[in-house]
Amino acid sequence: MADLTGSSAVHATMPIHHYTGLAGQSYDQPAQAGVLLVNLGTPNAPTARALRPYLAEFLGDPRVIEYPRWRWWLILHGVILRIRPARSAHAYARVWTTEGSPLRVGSEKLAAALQARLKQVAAGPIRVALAMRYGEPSVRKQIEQLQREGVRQLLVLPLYPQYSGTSTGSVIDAVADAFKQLRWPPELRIINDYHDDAGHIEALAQSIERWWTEHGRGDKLLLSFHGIPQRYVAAGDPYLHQCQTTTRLLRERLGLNETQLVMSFQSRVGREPWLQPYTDETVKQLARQGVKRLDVACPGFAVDCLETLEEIAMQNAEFFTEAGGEALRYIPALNDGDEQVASLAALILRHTQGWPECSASKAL
Ligand SMILES: C=CC1=C(C)c2cc3[nH]c(cc4nc(cc5[nH]c(cc1n2)c(C)c5CCC(=O)O)C(CCC(=O)O)=C4C)c(C)c3C=C
Ligand SMILES: [Fe+2]
Ligand SMILES: [Fe+2]
Repeated sequence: MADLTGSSAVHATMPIHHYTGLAGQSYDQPAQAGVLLVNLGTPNAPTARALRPYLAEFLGDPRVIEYPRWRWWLILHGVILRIRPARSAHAYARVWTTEGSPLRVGSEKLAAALQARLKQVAAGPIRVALAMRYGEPSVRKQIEQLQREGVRQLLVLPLYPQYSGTSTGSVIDAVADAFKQLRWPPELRIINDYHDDAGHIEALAQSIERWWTEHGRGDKLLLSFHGIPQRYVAAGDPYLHQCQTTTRLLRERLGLNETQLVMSFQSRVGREPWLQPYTDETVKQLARQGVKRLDVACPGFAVDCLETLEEIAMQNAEFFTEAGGEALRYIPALNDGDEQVASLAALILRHTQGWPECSASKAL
């Protein structure tokens, strides 16, 4: 009869193999903590050819488009992927830099800055990696790489301050899918959102005040968040509520009233109603009402990207002046500035408590 107790003398004499497992990690490496930053992803070039696979993956995600699968597949492949790639490529071309897509460049700089900051403030080594939800480097590839480097404790930080099923929820899907492929997944924590984190609100407020010191203050401050379909909010997505909370906290911190600071939603795609008021209609209306200098910040975007640099700073700036305004002035995202690096490092240390190498080595 087979001995399953492990007490048989046979087992004691069996050679000990050094398995490395599927991901190539070793049992003997010192356990390490890792942080995986995840942003949306971006095409590899500002061309229709590069846009097509990017948009196919993004708009094929059932978290992003909640629509009967086969019907949506027909619309996506039959109509949208024939038209949108060229149109989007044109928009991307307006903001593309010699280093590449702003979203990629900005996210990489933020990851590098956070890695450097954590080296200074954390008690032990914490590895920082960056993944993209759509395109490369994928969440799966980066989790496997971290695991090869000995990471046994993983914190995932989606770079979306406000939770939405369409953004953060989809990152969680990608992490779950990656974990299904691992024989020995690491311990996992995921930051759902940081929309009301005191350090984050302070970072936003300080960067806006710093910008005002340099450029003077406009007549009004508009906070423009990425929109989502109203249907998703009605079904329970907390996104609208979290955007409103961020807005209220920022309003209180900046000492502004509901006329001085207003909010709106941008980037609507398709025909169904999205969260309102829409940013483009709002900037036109404000110009018609006599607002001359409109300051716009986009607190839902951790780093600048197509949606801020092209849609707000170019497109909506044109709408504003065409409707009689003097200047729409875009206040940059937090990017890899000190305010964001400090607030996210503190957020990371708070969410890795109990992992030995992650406690703060000095006061932050
Ligand atoms: C059609 C459905 C879309 C939903 C829902 C949506 C939600 C959503 N998106 C972001 C952040 C970003 N979106 C970006 C670009 C972008 N978004 C959509 C569509 C939806 N987004 C499309 C089709 C595109 C691609 C560009 C285009 O063709 O218009 C970006 C910028 C990417 C870049 O490369 O710079 C970001 C960032 C959030 C946070 C969100 C839900 C809250
Ligand atoms: Fe989007
Ligand atoms: Fe857009």
